[in-house]
Amino acid sequence: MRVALVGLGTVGTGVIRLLDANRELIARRAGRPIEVRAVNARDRSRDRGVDIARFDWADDMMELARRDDIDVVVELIGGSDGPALALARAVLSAGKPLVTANKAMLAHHGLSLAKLAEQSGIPLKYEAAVAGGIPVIKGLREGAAANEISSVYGILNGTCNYILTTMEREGRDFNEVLKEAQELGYAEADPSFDADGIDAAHKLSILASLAFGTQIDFGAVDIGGIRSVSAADIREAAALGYRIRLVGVAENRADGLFQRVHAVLVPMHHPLASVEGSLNAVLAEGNFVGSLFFSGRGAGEGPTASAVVADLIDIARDEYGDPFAMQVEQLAKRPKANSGDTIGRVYLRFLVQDKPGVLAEIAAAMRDAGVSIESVIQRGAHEDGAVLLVVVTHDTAERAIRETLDQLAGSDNLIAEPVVMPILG
Ligand SMILES: NC(=O)C1=CN([C@@H]2O[C@H](COP(=O)(O)OP(=O)(O)OC[C@H]3O[C@@H](n4cnc5c(N)ncnc54)[C@H](O)[C@@H]3O)[C@@H](O)[C@H]2O)C=CC1
Ligand SMILES: N[C@@H](CC=O)C(=O)O
Ligand code: NA
Repeated sequence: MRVALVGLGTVGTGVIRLLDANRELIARRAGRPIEVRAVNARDRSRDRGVDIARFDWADDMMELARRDDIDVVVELIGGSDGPALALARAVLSAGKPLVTANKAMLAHHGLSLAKLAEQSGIPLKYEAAVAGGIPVIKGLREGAAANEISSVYGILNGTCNYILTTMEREGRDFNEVLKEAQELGYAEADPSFDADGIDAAHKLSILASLAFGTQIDFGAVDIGGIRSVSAADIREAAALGYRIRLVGVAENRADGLFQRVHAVLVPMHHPLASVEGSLNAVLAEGNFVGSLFFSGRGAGEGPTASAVVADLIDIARDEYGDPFAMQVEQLAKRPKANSGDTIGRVYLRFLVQDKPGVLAEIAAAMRDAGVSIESVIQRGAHEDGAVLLVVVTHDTAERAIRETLDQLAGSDNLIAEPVVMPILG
C-alpha cells in the first residue's frame, strides 16, 4: 500500500521511524507491505533525523490527491482550516482514503469530511486525533458499539497533564514546564490550544459524537484551561486528599448534551489521579458493558505514530466503516444541556485582604445563594499581607456557585479572581 505523508514534524517523522522499524511485522499483519511513496512538508531540507531522500518530494501537496501511484494520504500538518482542510477535502473527493491526526480539523469539519468519505465509500481514519496512542476511537466505535453510552470523560491533553503532574511533583513553574512539554513534542504548534483547554475540547467533541451517536458540536463545549491553577492550589488540593487534573466530560443528559473541559479536583483513589505525565485516560459508561477505562500515552512521537499506522493497517486490511460509527445523517442533533443543573461539591479558592469581615462577606454570599459549606481553610499571610482562603462546599447546583461569584464580583476584599474547581466523584 503506497502512502503519501504530508507534514514531517513530530508525528510525521515518527510514522517514518515506526514503518522502518516494524516493516516486516506490519506487512504480515496488514497482509501487504505499507510503504511511504511520497512526502511533503514546509521545509524540504530540515534535518529530521530520518532519511527522506528515498521518498518522492511532492512540491504541491494537492497533487497527491490525484496521483495514481498513491493509495492513501496521511495528513499530519495540523490546523482546523487552511492547507490541512483543503488537502483532506481534495483527497476524499478524489476517492482516496485519508488518515489524519488533526482533531482541530475534525472538531470543526468532521461531519462534512465524513460525508465526503461516505459518498466515495472510502475510509476516513483518525485514531491519533484523540488520546494519541490509546485505541479509544477503535474501542468506542467497534468494541463498545452495542452499548448505549451515557458518559465519556477523561484526561485528553498530554501537555496539560505533564504540566500539572510535574508542577505537583517538582514544585516547578508553569511556563518552565510548558517549555519542556514543547521540547518533548507534546504541545500543539500554538501551545495556548493546550493550556486553555481547546485541544482537549476538540477531542471531547469528537468522542461525544462517537459515544452518543450525536453530531459533533464543538461550539457547545464549555472550555476552561489550567493557567489559573497555582502551586498553592496544587498544595491545598493535596492537603485535602485530591490531585488537580484537566478533565473533559461529556454526558448525554435528558435535556441535552453536556460537554465541558475544566480543571477539577480528583480524589487520590480515583483512577484519573494516578494518570501522570503525558498519559491520557478515557472512561466510558455503557448500559451493558458497564465502565470502560482506557489509558496510555496521549501525546508524543511514538504513541501518536502507533495510532496513525494502526489506521493504515486497517485500511490495508480493508477493515473500516463509517467514521463516526454510523452514517452522518443518522447522527442526532441535540441541544446543549443546562449546566446550571449540574450538582457536585466544589473547591473555591479566594485571595483576600487580611482584615475583619472578609470571611463573613464570603459566607453571606454563599448563604444567600443557598450554598452549604463543608470546610474552610484560611492560610495566614500569603503574599503582601493577602490571605488564601479555601472553601469546599457540600453538593451544590452550579447555578448557586455562579450566584455566589456574581454577588462577590467587584468586592474590594477580593485581591484576585476566585478560582473554582469542581470535585470529581
Ligand atoms: N505531537 C503530538 O503529540 C500529537 C499531534 N497530533 C496532531 O498531529 C498533527 C501534527 O502534529 P505535530 O507533528 O506535533 O506537528 P509539527 O508542528 O511537529 O509538524 C507539522 C508538520 O507540518 C508541516 N506543515 C505545516 N504547515 C504546512 C503547510 N502549509 N504545508 C506543508 N506542510 C506544512 C510542517 O512543516 C511540519 O513538518 C497535528 O494535527 C497535531 O494536532 C495528534 C496527536 C498527538
Ligand atoms: N498537544 C496534544 C497532542 C496530542 O494530541 C496533547 O498535549 O495532548
Ligand atoms: Na487514539
